[in-house]
Amino acid sequence: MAFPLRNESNVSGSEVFAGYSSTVGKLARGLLEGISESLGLETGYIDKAMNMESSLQILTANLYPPCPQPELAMGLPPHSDHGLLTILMQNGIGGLQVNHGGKWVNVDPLPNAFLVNTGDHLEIMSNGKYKSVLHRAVVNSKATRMSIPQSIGPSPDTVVAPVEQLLDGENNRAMYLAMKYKDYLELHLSNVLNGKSRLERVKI
Ligand SMILES: O=C(O)CCC(=O)C(=O)O
Ligand SMILES: [Fe+2]
Repeated sequence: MAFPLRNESNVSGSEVFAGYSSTVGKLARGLLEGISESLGLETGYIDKAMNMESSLQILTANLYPPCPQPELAMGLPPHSDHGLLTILMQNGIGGLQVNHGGKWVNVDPLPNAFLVNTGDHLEIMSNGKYKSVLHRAVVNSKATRMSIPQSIGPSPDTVVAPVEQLLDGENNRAMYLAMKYKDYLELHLSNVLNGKSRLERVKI
């Protein structure tokens, strides 16, 4: 899949990205409605509780040029994403791997499809019912890979804690500390990417 950024019209790259980002944001809010229902919560629960009207969304772009010795290099080290969801567009070249049962598994890109990763804040608010995905990106010797992830988070001032309705006393007690999303992000920036070590710091 090629990225539709050829300048065939008068639309600037930044306008294309702004439109893309806003559409992906809406898609994410729709997914969060389904996730609310899957947790037995009201459809709009996560949207309201996470103040998604002012959701912090970060659009980045990764470029992984071919590497003559890919086994000696790492595109992006193992980590989990900090937000609720990450929606990833790729240029059709594989490289993303997720950790499943301690093993790294290739996630081959599907044509015309986004990949959605669950993030740390979905794990925290669902009290571990959804787990954030440990993932990494490897490189290859033949083709340039591009990926464009959009991180979908709560609003920066939202204090995120396990949802009370998902807790019931002793059997199901809160497993994560409450923390403002922006404070978690500070923690995130002050750490090198190292597996799920940031999430471990708010685990009770
Ligand atoms: O390039 C990829 O597929 C993964 C990118 C990623 O995990 C990230 O930017 O957080
Ligand atoms: Fe990531």
